[in-house]
Amino acid sequence: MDKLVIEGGKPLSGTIVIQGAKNAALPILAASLLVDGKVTIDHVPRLLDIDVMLNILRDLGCRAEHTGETVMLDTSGANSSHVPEALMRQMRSSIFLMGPLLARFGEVTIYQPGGCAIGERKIDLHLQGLIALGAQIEEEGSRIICYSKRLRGAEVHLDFPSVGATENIMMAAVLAEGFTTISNAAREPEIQDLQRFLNTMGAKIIGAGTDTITIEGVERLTPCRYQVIPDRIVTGTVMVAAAATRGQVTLQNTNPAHLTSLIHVLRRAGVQITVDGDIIKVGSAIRPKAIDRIVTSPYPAFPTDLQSQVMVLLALADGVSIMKETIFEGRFKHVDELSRMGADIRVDLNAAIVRGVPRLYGATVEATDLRAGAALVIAGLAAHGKTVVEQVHHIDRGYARIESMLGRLGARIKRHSPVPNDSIIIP
Ligand SMILES: CC(=O)N[C@H]1[C@@H](OP(=O)(O)OP(=O)(O)OC[C@H]2O[C@@H](n3ccc(=O)[nH]c3=O)[C@H](O)[C@@H]2O)O[C@H](CO)[C@@H](O)[C@@H]1O
Ligand SMILES: C=C(OP(=O)(O)O)C(=O)O
Repeated sequence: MDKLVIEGGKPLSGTIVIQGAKNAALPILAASLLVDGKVTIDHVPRLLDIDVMLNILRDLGCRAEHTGETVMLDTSGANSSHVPEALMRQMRSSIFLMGPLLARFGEVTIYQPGGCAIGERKIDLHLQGLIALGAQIEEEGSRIICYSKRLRGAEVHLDFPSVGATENIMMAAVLAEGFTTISNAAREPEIQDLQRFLNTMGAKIIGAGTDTITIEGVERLTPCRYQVIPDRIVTGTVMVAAAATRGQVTLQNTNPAHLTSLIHVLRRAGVQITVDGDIIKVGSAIRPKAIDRIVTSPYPAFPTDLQSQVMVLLALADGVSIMKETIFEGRFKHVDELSRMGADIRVDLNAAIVRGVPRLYGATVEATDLRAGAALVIAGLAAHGKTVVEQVHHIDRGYARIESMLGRLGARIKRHSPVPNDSIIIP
């Protein structure tokens, strides 16, 4: 397993270009199955989760090439509606195949998806939405078989604005007969990106970005070329890293409008932020101020995917902060690891009480999930001494070579890969 070795204490400085959004690219790649033909998607980041999605599409009979940051997909050979369990278990986003495969083939067999252990992560809202569109569902252990000759538009109300359920239902409804309305829909920017992509192919969807999405079913879609939005969570991660190391960083290819809640939080902590078009500049020379209360909630509120990274800044702040996590019940696993680095954090149910300390110290820590891993990297950059972050594969799910990205900003960070057995020479 790869490790990251970080020599901390150096302020980040310089300019970087932000990668395309994982959470937009994954449903868009799955949605490509709704069209028969060649689709080109630009600005697709080179990540483990993207590799898994492309492998699933190949397994279903598609041709897929990822060159630079462009994916060329030919879905005309798709001949299977069965996603093997081993592939389903490699990531949560394998669930995005359910809606498009059902719409294309009238049936789909999938298994409970895998992914980071950050909570229970049921799929009941996805299934309820598809049932409302007329699908029948049989569950046997972890296997789920879903079928319907022709889906019909319906009114779908989500008990919670689930991002994935909103996207799966949108994708299933695009080729359904008649109108579908999703109320209490999630409003994340990645849902707007999915709407733009599907509409570019001829779908008729309005409302993404609000809590009511309406889809008028169409007979067929036509292939297109499309560019994915910038990754707001990677942008936020680098912004927090710049602030935690008291550096000066310019981020290009961002969408500041997607980061309003983070910008507000960082400014309250005393971080200087300027925004100019798609450029964000972050600078900080002083110790951050504590923030009495941050609560993670669905967009446009503060994102759960930035909770662990911001906690590192609060761990170094002057005063006591409270971070409340309302989306995932298991998303405080970084706390134990940060404590090993000298942080003073107490968890009480879904709230973390963070007493800022003047400095963190390097230690060997373990990335337990994607964003927890990113937080530990930020802590390592800000800490005194050497930090080793283990289980880097979690971080590789969402950051394209994080050590290269941060290295361009002057970070002293190196990846250590285990020596393959056959290259060890025994004297
Ligand atoms: C690929 C992608 O876009 N991933 C994002 C997506 O995940 P994901 O789409 O999985 O997140 P959801 O919005 O669905 O989940 C939010 C909450 O709803 C619960 N839930 C969800 C579905 C369901 O059928 N039943 C149910 O109970 C989940 O357990 C969780 O507690 O949104 C999350 C919340 O912003 C982000 O952290 C993830 O980075
Ligand atoms: C939780 C995340 O992703 P996923 O839903 O793919 O597990 C994330 O991106 O932080």
